[in-house]
Amino acid sequence: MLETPQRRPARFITFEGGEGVGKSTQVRRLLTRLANKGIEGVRTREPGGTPKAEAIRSFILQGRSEAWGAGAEAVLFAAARLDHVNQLIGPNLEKGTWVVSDRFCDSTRAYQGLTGGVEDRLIDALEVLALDGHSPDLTIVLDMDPVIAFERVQRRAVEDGLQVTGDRFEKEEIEWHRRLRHGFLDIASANAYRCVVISAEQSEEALEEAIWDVVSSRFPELQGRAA
Ligand SMILES: Nc1ncnc2c1ncn2[C@@H]1O[C@H](COP(=O)(O)OP(=O)(O)OP(=O)(O)O)[C@@H](O)[C@H]1O
Ligand SMILES: Cc1cn([C@H]2C[C@H](O)[C@@H](COP(=O)(O)O)O2)c(=O)[nH]c1=O
Repeated sequence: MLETPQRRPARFITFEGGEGVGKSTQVRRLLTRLANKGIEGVRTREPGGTPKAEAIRSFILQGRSEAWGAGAEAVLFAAARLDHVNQLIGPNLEKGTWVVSDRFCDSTRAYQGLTGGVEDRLIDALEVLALDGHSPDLTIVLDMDPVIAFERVQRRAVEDGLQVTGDRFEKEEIEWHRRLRHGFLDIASANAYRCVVISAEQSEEALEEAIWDVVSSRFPELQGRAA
């Protein structure tokens, strides 16, 4: 007899989008909103989230794999993701802790696939291997003009006291960032059941509210919970 699949006890939410659109800021704000509703959640990011995946992050973002090409980098991102899924995402979801990740598999499809030219069949295969069934329940795609996002990134660098503006992906030409933006929008329309696009060209507070409207209406368990 076929059994009805049981929903896992917690939700997995990812944030995606280009550089500087406000993903990290909104991941933090969403976790605070969830905590106010009595929901325990963990904040994580990609590449990264575990010691091994963070080591791969440093290696790639320092530019040490650049010469290997986008295909090899897609494999490295997937290797980091596999560890992240096995060591952090899966175990937290299983014990009932929500997971909110700053980037996940759509970044590989947008950066290495649609923008970097890696063919779909490699991206698809890596996704199956690395996710091991752990697809996000909801993906918020933050969308904005990359020129405005770049101004934010520069401001952040000044605030952080950095002379260099960002890592190697942040140094690409504006046309490249426009292609990336359209890549994320294409991914969102191909996965409309999972992805919601929200304009990031609004204040942090207004954006937080717009995201909360989506999250709270998507998951029935949040409705009617006392703040
Ligand atoms: N809605 C907003 N309006 C104006 N500035 C913002 C907004 N959201 C975030 N910022 C500022 O823009 C900068 C980038 O924000 P944040 O780090 O959250 O973006 P990100 O998408 O995570 O960036 P990256 O892709 O580089 O990791 C920060 O200095 C942040 O304070
Ligand atoms: C997961 C993932 C990330 N990238 C790129 C995107 C960004 O340029 C950096 C991560 O830096 P952030 O400040 O944490 O956003 O890595 C990628 O190219 N492919 C991926 O799969």
